[in-house]
Amino acid sequence: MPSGRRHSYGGGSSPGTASSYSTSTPKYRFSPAATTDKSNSFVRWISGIFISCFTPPDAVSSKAFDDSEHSVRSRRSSTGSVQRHYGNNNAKETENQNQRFTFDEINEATKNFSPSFRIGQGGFGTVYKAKLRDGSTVAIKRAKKSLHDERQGAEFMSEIQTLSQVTHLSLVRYYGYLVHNDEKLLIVEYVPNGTLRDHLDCKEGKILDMATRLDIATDIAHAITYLHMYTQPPLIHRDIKSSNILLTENFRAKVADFGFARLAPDSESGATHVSTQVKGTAGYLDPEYLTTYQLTDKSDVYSFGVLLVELLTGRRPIELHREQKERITIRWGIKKFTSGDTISVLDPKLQRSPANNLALEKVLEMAFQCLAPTRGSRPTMKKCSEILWGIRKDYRELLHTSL
Ligand SMILES: Nc1ncnc2c1ncn2[C@@H]1O[C@H](COP(=O)(O)OP(=O)(O)OP(=O)(O)O)[C@@H](O)[C@H]1O
Repeated sequence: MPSGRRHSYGGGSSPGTASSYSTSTPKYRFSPAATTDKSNSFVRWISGIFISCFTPPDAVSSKAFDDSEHSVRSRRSSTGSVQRHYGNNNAKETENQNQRFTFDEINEATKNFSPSFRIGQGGFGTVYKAKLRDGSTVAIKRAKKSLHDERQGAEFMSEIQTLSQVTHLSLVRYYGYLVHNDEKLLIVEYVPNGTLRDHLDCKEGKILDMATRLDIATDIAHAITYLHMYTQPPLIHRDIKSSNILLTENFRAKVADFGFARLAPDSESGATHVSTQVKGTAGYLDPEYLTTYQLTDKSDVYSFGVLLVELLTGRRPIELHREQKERITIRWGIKKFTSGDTISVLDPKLQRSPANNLALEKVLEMAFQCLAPTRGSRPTMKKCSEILWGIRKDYRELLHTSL
């Protein structure tokens, strides 16, 4: 149920997933019309964020995954620390004492990957839910055996290496991985309540109220802040979007899908960016990254800004079925915001109330800072977390006093 097309230009591969934006948009081009409101400098300034038309750059060769080569096995110990085992994939027996999962167990738990255990499908492959012998329920991401195995393998290893480094309440927890013949399996925490996009679409039946949306935004901000500031080395997620946000039973958010995560530039060495092929999802991509191929943590900040607008309006970042001026949700939102008509962008499923209106105004103000065309003008994720924390506090107080 991806909410957008993923750009993965490595190896000249075809798009990973079907799009819910449109099935008739070739090559991920989008050409938002320039704003006609010449008097509005803010809108003109922000309109620079849109790429009128882009073509995927030539792929930089991605790191190949070779089954015959050495691989990294990681798992968390009971203390939460990460244990790594470097070894040949074929030497499974010799490492069994360090492995929590076996292929037989996973195969048995999913009844040979029966469709009845399938819970999702993404660019990486199919996701299954399984109950293991110890009683725990996990999500199993099974890499598809695609023709583009090199890219798949690199993405798989990228996800493993990233996941194995991180532990945060608002990040999907990694348990381990398995390579068995041509099968590549990733075993992660099962998050039971669907994706944020599902909930914004009301697929799960419940409307997310404003308090819950503010909690979700704060959780996501904390998770990304953690990646940017508190992992060593720092990490850039690179694919922040609503279908990568999973919800718990209590409607708290967990950021998933680290397949594209990339090590952040080492600030101690003076580097300010990582040069890389462009990856991410249409509608969420930082325009500066798109044009320069220079990735920084501010690319996540940009995607987070898009996500915030989505969270408050309920709309997808790109809605091609709408009239021209409303197709690019952030452009439409910014225009409404700058013309003093912010309230009209509030998700129609949400009640208009003083507390909701104020939260909308404040969150959008911050979102548009995240969407600044150049990274230098965007706040850090830490700053976003602090601002959101304050907005949530004020919201709760206002709600309380108006009762
Ligand atoms: N840990 C998990 N717990 C519960 N459900 C999950 C989990 N991981 C994925 N899913 C489900 O499987 C679906 C596919 O997930 P996956 O991460 O493979 O792709 P995606 O993020 O939806 O798409 P894309 O490949 O475009 O990023 C998700 O939308 C979600 O419904």
